[in-house]
Amino acid sequence: MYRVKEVFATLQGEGAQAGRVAVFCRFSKCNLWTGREADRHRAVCQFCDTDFVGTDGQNGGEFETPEALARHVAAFWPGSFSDAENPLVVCTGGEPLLQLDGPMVEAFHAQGLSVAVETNGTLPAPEGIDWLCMSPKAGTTIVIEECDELKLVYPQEGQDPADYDHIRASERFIAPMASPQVISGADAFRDANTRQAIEFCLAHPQWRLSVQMHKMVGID
Ligand SMILES: C[S@@+](CC[C@H](N)C(=O)[O-])C[C@H]1O[C@@H](n2cnc3c(N)ncnc32)[C@H](O)[C@@H]1O
Ligand SMILES: Nc1nc2[nH]cc(C(=O)O)c2c(=O)[nH]1
Ligand code: SF4
Ligand SMILES: [Mg+2]
Repeated sequence: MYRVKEVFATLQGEGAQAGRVAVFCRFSKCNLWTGREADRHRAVCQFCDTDFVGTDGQNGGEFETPEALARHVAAFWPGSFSDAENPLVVCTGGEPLLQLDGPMVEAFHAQGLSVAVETNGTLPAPEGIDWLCMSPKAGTTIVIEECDELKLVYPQEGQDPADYDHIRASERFIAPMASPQVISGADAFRDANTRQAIEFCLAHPQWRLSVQMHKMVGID
C-alpha cells in the first residue's frame, strides 16, 4: 500500500531541473518529523515548509499496487507522452524513500515517466532512479554517498556545507531557508538567508544558489 498526500502537475521550482514541467507525487509521512505543528520544536528537522500528513490533499489517496499509483500519476502529465516531452515524476514528501521501492520505480518507468526523487538522505534508495536530489539535515546520518544533486538548506545550525565534501554529486546547491509558514509572497527571513547564501557561494564557488522559484511566481 502506498500512501500519497497529493499529486499535481507544476514546474520543478528548485535545483538543477528548475523550470521543468513535472508531476509531483508527495508521499505521506517523514522519519524526521511527525508533521504536527505541536511536535515541530522537538523534531529532528524543524524548518519544514510542507504538509505531508495523511492522504487528503489534491488527488491524494491510498494505492494498493505500484501500477495503480503509477497510472494515477501519469494521468496528470499535461502533455502527450511524445518522445520530445521527457515526462517526469518528482517523488517527494514527506520522505519518499519510506515508501518508494524498486517495483514503484519500475511501474513509473512502464508508464513512460522518468523518476526524480527529493530525499533527506537518511534512507537507502532503490535502483533505477533517474535523478536523485539529496538535501541532508543537520544532526542526521546520511546513508547515500552519491546523488545527482546535493541541495543544502542554508543556514542550518550545526551544519557546515564542507561536511558533505565527500558526497559525489554532479551539482551542489545552497538553498536559502524560507519561513515554514509563508507559501508565497513576502518572506523577510528567506530574504536575509538568501543574502547570506549568496555571500557563501561567492566565497565557495563550487556551490550554486537555488531559490524556490515556485513560491516567487505563485504556483504549487
Ligand atoms: C519538503 S522536502 C521533502 C523531501 C525530503 N524529505 C527532503 O527533505 O529532502 C522537499 C525539499 O524542500 C526543502 N525544504 C523544506 N523546508 C524548507 C524551507 N523552510 N526552506 C527551504 N527549503 C525547504 C527540503 O530540504 C527539500 O529539499
Ligand atoms: N514547484 C515545486 N517545486 C518543488 N521542488 C521540490 C519541492 C518539494 O516540496 O519537494 C517542490 C514543490 O513543492 N513545488
Ligand atoms: S524537509 Fe523533508 S526531512 Fe524535513 S520534515 Fe520536511 S519532509 Fe521531513
Ligand atoms: Mg515544497
